[in-house]
Amino acid sequence: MASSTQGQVITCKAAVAYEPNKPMVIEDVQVAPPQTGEVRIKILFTALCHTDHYTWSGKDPEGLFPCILGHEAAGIVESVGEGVTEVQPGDHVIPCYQAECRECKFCKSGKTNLCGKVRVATGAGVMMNDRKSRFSVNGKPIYHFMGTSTFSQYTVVHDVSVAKINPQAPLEKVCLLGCGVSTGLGAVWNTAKVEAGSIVAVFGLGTVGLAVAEGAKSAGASRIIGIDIDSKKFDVAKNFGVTEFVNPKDHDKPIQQVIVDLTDGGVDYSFECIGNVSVMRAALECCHKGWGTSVIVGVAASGQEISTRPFQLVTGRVWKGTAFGGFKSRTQVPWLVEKYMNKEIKVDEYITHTMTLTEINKAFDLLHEGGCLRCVLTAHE
Ligand SMILES: NC(=O)c1ccc[n+]([C@@H]2O[C@H](COP(=O)([O-])OP(=O)(O)OC[C@H]3O[C@@H](n4cnc5c(N)ncnc54)[C@H](O)[C@@H]3O)[C@@H](O)[C@H]2O)c1
Ligand SMILES: N[C@@H](CCC(=O)N[C@@H](CSCO)C(=O)NCC(=O)O)C(=O)O
Ligand SMILES: [Zn+2]
Ligand SMILES: [Zn+2]
Repeated sequence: MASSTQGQVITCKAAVAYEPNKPMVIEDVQVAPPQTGEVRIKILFTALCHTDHYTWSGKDPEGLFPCILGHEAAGIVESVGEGVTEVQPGDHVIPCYQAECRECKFCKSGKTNLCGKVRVATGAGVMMNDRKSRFSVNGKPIYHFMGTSTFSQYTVVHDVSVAKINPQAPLEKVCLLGCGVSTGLGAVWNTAKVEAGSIVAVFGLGTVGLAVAEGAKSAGASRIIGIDIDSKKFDVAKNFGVTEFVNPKDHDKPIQQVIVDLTDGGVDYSFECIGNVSVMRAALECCHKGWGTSVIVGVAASGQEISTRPFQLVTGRVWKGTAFGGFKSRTQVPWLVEKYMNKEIKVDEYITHTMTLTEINKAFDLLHEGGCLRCVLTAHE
């Protein structure tokens, strides 16, 4: 089914970040048609993730301005470029910042969900074909972000970055499976592979940390200790499986010592879901000698580095990291959507606010208030 806009430049609304930390501007943006191997998507709903804020803050070495941020969204394919075979206009899709080409060294390794096919272009804010942007305002190019740029009514992505999902799924909810919820669940199921009976510590009880707790509960963890400096998070965290709470501000001892004392020597698994390198160290050091594994999920600013005494690793602790929870995006996002449809995973519970794309600056302000987990923006009012 060809759309009337196929092959045409589409002018639509998008939130353009011109400079770090300066309010985004709702602009009329020109979105060029998709080229070979590209897909143009009508974005219907997009949520805000902490990583959008991170890049907007200017601390991301890959942050380029002006750009269109956003990477947790859902929409409908408007048109496809030459050679695109796996999706067609009308398909319901989730854009995936972590691509899956199924052909590159990474994809074929069976060892990682990272894909090398378009990463160099997505990190440079352009499309692979001609290393140019498909977005412009009055003829001036605007950079893409993470290969998704979902803070726009229309976006262009690589075909390897599109997951086709069940058309019955409510897009205003499953947009969250484009990042935060999937990442937390996958960190537990794929990266750490938490076993039943394990003791788990989760540092940071935002959406990602709560999804870690949910994943740990479903894996049969016996204790799930939630750590956050905002005690308001504790009430809601109970609904996601957290069994105990620790606020580092209530203790004089280093937080790793507090957790070690609480757990007869340390936890089996810990997850850092904040992006703070001191907390990453604490998360490693609260793990049990001999086997404890700590997974870094949080994204830390350019120039930040992690450290610990190598003795921590010599004595059996393992330090790992995860991107998109280790999920193979095109293959497994549709599977996650089915799990949601079958009521096997939560999604609605993470949505605390809804607004419109034009209110995006207000929505970012909300992110700093403890009460906001995910705010979903309607792109077309
Ligand atoms: N690796 C990935 O693929 C991936 C995917 C999504 C998000 N992320 C990253 O994960 C992190 C969490 O994302 P989010 O959207 O849940 O963020 P969020 O801001 O909603 O949650 C962070 C939580 O950490 C708490 N916190 C802050 N400082 C703390 C401290 N010193 N000790 C204890 N708690 C503290 C905050 O109160 C908040 O509850 C971010 O860094 C984000 O960029 C990574
Ligand atoms: N450009 C950033 C990278 C930030 C980062 O690590 N991103 C995560 C996803 S966060 C989603 O909310 C990721 O998937 N990383 C793997 C990749 O980017 O290939 C920086 O340099 O700090
Ligand atoms: Zn994200
Ligand atoms: Zn690949």
